[in-house]
Amino acid sequence: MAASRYNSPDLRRQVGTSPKPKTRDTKDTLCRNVLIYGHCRYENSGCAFNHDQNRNNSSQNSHSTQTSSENGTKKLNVDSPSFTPTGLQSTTTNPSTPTSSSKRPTFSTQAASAASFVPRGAGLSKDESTTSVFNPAKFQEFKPQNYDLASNINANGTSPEPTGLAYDPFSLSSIGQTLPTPQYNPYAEDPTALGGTTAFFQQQNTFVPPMQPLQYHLYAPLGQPRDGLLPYQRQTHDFFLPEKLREDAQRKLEAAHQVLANSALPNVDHFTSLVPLDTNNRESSTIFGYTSWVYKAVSQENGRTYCLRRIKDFRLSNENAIRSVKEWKRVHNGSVVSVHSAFTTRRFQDSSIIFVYDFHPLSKTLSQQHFTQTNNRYNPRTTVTEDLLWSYITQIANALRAIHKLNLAARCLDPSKIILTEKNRIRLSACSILDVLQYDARRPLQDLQQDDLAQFGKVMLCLASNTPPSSLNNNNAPLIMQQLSAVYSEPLVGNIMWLLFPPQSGETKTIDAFLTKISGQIMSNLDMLMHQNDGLNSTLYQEIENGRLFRLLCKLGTINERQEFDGDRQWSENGERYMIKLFRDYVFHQVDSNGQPVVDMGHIVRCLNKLDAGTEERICLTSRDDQSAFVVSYKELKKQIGSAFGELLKGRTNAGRGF
Ligand SMILES: Nc1ncnc2c1ncn2[C@@H]1O[C@H](COP(=O)(O)OP(=O)(O)OP(=O)(O)O)[C@@H](O)[C@H]1O
Repeated sequence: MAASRYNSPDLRRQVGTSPKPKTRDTKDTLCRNVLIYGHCRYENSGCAFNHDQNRNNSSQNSHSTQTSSENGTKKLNVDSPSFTPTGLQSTTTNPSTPTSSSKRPTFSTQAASAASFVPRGAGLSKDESTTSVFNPAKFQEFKPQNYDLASNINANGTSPEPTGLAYDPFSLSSIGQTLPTPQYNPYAEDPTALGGTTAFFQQQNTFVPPMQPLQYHLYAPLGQPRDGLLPYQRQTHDFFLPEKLREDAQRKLEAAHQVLANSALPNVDHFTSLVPLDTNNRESSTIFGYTSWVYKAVSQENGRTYCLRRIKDFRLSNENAIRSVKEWKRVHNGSVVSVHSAFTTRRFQDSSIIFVYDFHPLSKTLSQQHFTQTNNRYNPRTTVTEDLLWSYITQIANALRAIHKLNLAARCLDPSKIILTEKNRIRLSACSILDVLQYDARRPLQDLQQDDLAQFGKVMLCLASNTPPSSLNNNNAPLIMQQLSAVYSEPLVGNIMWLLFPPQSGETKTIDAFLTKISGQIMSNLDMLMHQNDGLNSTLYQEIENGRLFRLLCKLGTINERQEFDGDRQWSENGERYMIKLFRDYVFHQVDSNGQPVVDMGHIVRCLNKLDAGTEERICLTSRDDQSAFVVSYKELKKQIGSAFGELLKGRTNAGRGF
């Protein structure tokens, strides 16, 4: 770091000034400037010391000999010869040795027999070349291993090494040691300290993690490449989630946190903050035979959000009915909304039964998605594509397989009870309800499962023909089926017919038999899902670094402009923290030649990444008054930020908490 303000004027003064003349015997004392520089610029302008080396040697010798013989002891005074490091002791003058005729440092007798100097690399014999020479690269910077905050603080409470090695709650390395599996953290100052990760990877003969802090950041262009861009050309959105995905996620989170001001809805059991999810207040009892309402609610037991379905005016007559919900807790399937529990309540001023499900924010029923548009010549209903129909078919078949395997039946397969939770992702949303409501009039399981398959066929026919279930009946179904053949492939129509109509041979239909029939489509759907997964993964890789940058910003935010440390030299504009402040200006407060703010996201992200990686790259930081400039590497800045942040935490008893 070249710091103009750190050039010590004292040092300059020491070198440039003449020693003060001494009053006693100065003429016999060899001037130190002669000793150090070979001459004294003040020789002719008043310097009182001796400038003749020959005279000095003889007189100093005799004086030293005399002093030692007179007093018997050696005293140091202003006339003592200048200090010479002990390594050269054998070659220096020893005033107490009478035989010492060497007056000035000369070669020792061993040195005389030493091999003559030959420059390195030129004409060395094999043996000579192996003799050790000083190589600074061989000496590694000291890096403590298994760093322990408590043991690393001195008695006076200061940290011995004010670097980024202070306790850092953001660093994974500190927790890495307690984790049972080897953790690889490329940002760790010393990856070898992390539970033998290197050995683990070496055994596998695969990737060996780098041995030093990374000298690069991890924004590698994974996923679909874009043509026509130069290697350094990145756009802001390359670093963040695609806008559509971010917006969707944000809207869902918002919906999950929605609350109703002045709500008249009661708390039921341990559920509070009820928000109705029905999009209209039309009472409908088509599916269950009872009116049902759906709410979002927060559990006071675990703080999670659930979906409650209330069946109004239902009187539970048999305790065993409600116990049948337990069976449904065993269904873990991606195409079924998980059922948690059921309980009765009178909090709505009636006798209601509540079913508790997982909450999927902003979901829509298939009816809402496909049948709500008015069908007229200005706004015709859109046809559902064959691919989408196959996707729905595979997902519902997947759900039925899981349900039937556990000796259960879905029972309410209807477009209004199948919800769309993500793009093209559907789930059965009202399982278990009819098992409880119709417990006393229950039918054989096999019949119910056969019904499931027929209802499945009906749902697909409704979607394919854009006909709401209420408009579909036994009379128009065969005609609609015929019309489908004009739009969709033969296998699709054939499979819907297989589901709808009883088999001619009289055999029993099963979901497994259906799955065999559509196996080709299942594979296509699997492939589509894998592509979707790849896309999400590549998005995840983009985002993964942003979490680190955010934490870095938190650190910078906590260090910069701390009012309580205003008078503290360490934190003020004279101390090391000044550099961090100037770095903040460099990253965020750039201005153009007219003094206008320059906002460049690329610059900000680039700087923060380099800081995070602690690269050797140097940047020039200029003070606001343009009077001082510092050239400093990101590595040094990283250390300073780490040390400043560590110091902030040191005084706190709950260090690390809340970050
Ligand atoms: N588990 C769930 N998580 C989040 N939202 C859900 C969940 N289950 C249903 N919903 C939503 O609740 C709303 C009402 O669902 P419901 O099943 O009552 O549909 P509906 O069209 O009102 O049917 P009906 O006419 O039979 O009452 C729908 O928008 C649906 O997407």
